[in-house]
Amino acid sequence: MSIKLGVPSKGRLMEKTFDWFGARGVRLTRTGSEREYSGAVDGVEGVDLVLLSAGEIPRELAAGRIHLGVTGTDLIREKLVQWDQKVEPLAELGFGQADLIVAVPACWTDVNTLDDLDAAAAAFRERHGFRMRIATKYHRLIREYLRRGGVADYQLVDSQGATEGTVKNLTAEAVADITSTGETLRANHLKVLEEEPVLRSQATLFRSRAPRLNEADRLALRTLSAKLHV
Ligand SMILES: Nc1ncnc2c1ncn2[C@@H]1O[C@H](COP(=O)(O)OP(=O)(O)OP(=O)(O)O)[C@@H](O)[C@H]1O
Ligand SMILES: O=P(O)(O)OC[C@H]1O[C@H](OP(=O)(O)OP(=O)(O)O)[C@H](O)[C@@H]1O
Repeated sequence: MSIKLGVPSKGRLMEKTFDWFGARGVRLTRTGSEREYSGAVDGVEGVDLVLLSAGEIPRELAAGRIHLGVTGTDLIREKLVQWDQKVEPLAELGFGQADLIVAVPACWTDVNTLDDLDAAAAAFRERHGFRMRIATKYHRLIREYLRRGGVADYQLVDSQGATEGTVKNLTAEAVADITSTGETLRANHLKVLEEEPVLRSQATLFRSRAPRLNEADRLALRTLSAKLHV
C-alpha cells in the first residue's frame, strides 16, 4: 500500500494546492496528457496523488479510500454528517476563501435579515399558494441555518451551478451559495442578508480518521506531515 493524497483535479483549487505543497518541498504534478487524471508526488516516498472532484473528496476521506485530502470546509460540512468524527483538519491553506450566504433580490427593500425573510416567506405563501423557493447545493447546511434562524415557510430547490441565475430564470425567489468577491451576486441583482454567513470556508488539508495504517504507511505519513509542518 501507500498513502493516498486526494487533491482537486482542476481549476483554481488544483493550481493553488500544487503551489502550497511545492512551497514546502513536495512537488505535485499531473502526468500523462492534459486530460488524463493521473499525477505524481516528488519529494517524499510512499505517497500517491489521486486527482478528484473537490466535491467527492469528503466522501473518499470518510470511506478511508484516501488518507489525506484537500477540499473546502464547506464541502466537508455539507457532505459529512458528524464531519469531525470522520476527518481531522490539519492545516488551513489560505486560499479558496468564500462565505456561504443567503441572498434575495436587491429590489426586496424590506428584506434584510432572517426575521424579514421569515415574514416575506409567510406572505409569499399566502399570496402565491406555494412556498418561497431557495436555490442551493448546500441543502443540509442551509436547512439547519434557517431552522436556527426561525425561517419556516420555504422550500429548497436543488441547483448544482449557476445558482445566482435561478432568480432571473424564475425557478427560485432566493439563493444560498458561496461568494467571494460578490460580483456574481451583484451582476444578478441579488443582495446578501445582513447576517453572519452560514459558514466561512477555505481550502483545508484534512486527514481521514478511517484507515488503519501499516508501519511503512505510518512512516510515509509522518515524513510527509513533517515536510508540510502539519
Ligand atoms: N468564487 C470562489 N472563490 C473561492 N472559492 C470558491 C469559489 N467558488 C467556490 N469556491 C470553493 O471551491 C471549492 C470547490 O467548489 P465547487 O464544488 O464549486 O467545485 P467545482 O470547481 O465545481 O468542482 P467539481 O465540480 O469538480 O466538484 C469549494 O470548497 C468552494 O467553497
Ligand atoms: O463572489 P464571486 O467572486 O462572484 O464568486 C462566486 C461564484 O463562484 C462560484 O461559482 P463557480 O465559478 O465555481 O461556478 P458554479 O456556478 O458552477 O459553481 C460560486 O458558486 C459563485 O457562483
